[in-house]
Amino acid sequence: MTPGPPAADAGRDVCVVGGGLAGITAAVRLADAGHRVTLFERRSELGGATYSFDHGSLVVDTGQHVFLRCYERYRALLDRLGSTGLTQLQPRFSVPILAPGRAPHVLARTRGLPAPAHLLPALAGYSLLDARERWHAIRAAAALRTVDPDDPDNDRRSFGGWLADHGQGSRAVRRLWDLITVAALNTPAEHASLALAARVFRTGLLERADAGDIGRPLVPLSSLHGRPAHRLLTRLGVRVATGSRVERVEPDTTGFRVAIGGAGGRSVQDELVAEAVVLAVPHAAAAQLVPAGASHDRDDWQHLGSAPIVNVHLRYDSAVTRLPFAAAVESPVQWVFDRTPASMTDGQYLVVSISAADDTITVPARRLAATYAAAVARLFPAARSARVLETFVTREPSATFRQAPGTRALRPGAATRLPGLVLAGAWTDTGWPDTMEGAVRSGHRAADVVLAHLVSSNRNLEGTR
Ligand SMILES: Cc1cc2nc3c(=O)[nH]c(=O)nc-3n(C[C@H](O)[C@H](O)[C@H](O)COP(=O)(O)OP(=O)(O)OC[C@H]3O[C@@H](n4cnc5c(N)ncnc54)[C@H](O)[C@@H]3O)c2cc1C
Repeated sequence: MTPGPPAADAGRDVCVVGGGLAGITAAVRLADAGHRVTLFERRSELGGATYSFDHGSLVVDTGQHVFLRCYERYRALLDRLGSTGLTQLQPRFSVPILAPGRAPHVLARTRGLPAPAHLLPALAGYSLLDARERWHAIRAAAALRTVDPDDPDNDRRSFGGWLADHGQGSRAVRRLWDLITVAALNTPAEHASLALAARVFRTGLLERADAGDIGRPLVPLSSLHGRPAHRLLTRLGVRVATGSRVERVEPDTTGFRVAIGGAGGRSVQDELVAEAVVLAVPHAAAAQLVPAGASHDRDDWQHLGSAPIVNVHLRYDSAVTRLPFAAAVESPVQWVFDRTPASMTDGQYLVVSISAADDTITVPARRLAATYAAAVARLFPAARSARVLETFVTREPSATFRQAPGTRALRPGAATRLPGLVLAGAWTDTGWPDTMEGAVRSGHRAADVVLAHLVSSNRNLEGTR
């Protein structure tokens, strides 16, 4: 994300609504092009779905986030924010897989082998499947390389159905495919779009040997994204208005009037006129803000739905594992992360991340804490003798849209029917799942559309002079 010289059509008023990764990216690009940018964010900090909050002496993330080496646009944004050094990207894909009563099995790519051979030794030696299951898994992985993520027919099929057609039994789905699918798509294979699953497995694991190397933040998310973004945008001359909820966007003769709500959202506190507006808010908010006539399908966006993620936080008086993170099978634990270094706390602070958490989201915190403390003790023997100092639960009911078959047709592109009004967000039609990479890509696309609009409206203006 290297800044280019300001365009000849620079210096116009542009508004970005929503300060998540999509809005931040769009605002940076538009400011780089020399425009006067105002960014409205309803929360008190930037970062959107990636934010942190104080909990006693801990700084807690909304949910554990990881990225892959193939998140190229996201990683370029980290560079631009000066945050790359605040993350750790493993030198090669390597995930310890835990199962109760068994030693961890490390699923890792083989260095020096090109894709897809880099995964062959890992699959051939995966001890949680039997020899026949391993052979069928290798054949299915090879077949998945030929599934086109951009083919609408593939988006109408379920990944689970495709896996069954390719000889994957329920144990192979549970112990292998869902390890990745549930974490990456926030839904099990059974309910996932085949096209989105193909994007994850092809781009993330099968096409480039190093694409799936896993990165994770070493600091709370607000220190990684929100605060550095605020500093960068301010330096670029962007007016960053946090605590500002946009209530209405209406077209007018010179562009758009953007109305910001007052206290309690009752009265209009401020109004801004901009030649172009990027709406980088979640789909439910976008459907309310998009003026009638701007989009013929805004009523359909609700069908993207939402899928929850729950995190169970466990603080121990002593270390229970040396693993920075691990996945688990045959356990309520899906993925568990050691957050001790990021939170600088004593003992050990583990976060259990539960995706596709439809059955978990309403379970009382005490019950969840007891269930997950017991499950962690079955995976890490040292946890049986450690004292649990504190447990708490964080819930994100609308963590992602529901990445089910048929969703591609519901995801709009960046341009709307009103020139200058542009959509962004990980839920828009990026071809990627609802991820940080998808959000950043959508921000770039939105900026491209706005910049093209400003150039053409400038020409039209000149033509009428
Ligand atoms: C618990 C959890 C775990 C996740 N784990 C991962 C992971 O490991 N890896 C990964 O890649 N992705 C992960 N994701 C998904 C990722 O966080 C999102 O895809 C991405 O951050 C979405 O960015 P966005 O900018 O599109 O939307 P958002 O981050 O939702 O930003 C939209 C912003 O708009 C603001 N807004 C809404 N309405 C208004 C209004 N009227 N006026 C002004 N502002 C408004 C909101 O406050 C918000 O800040 C996870 C998400 C969650 C919740």
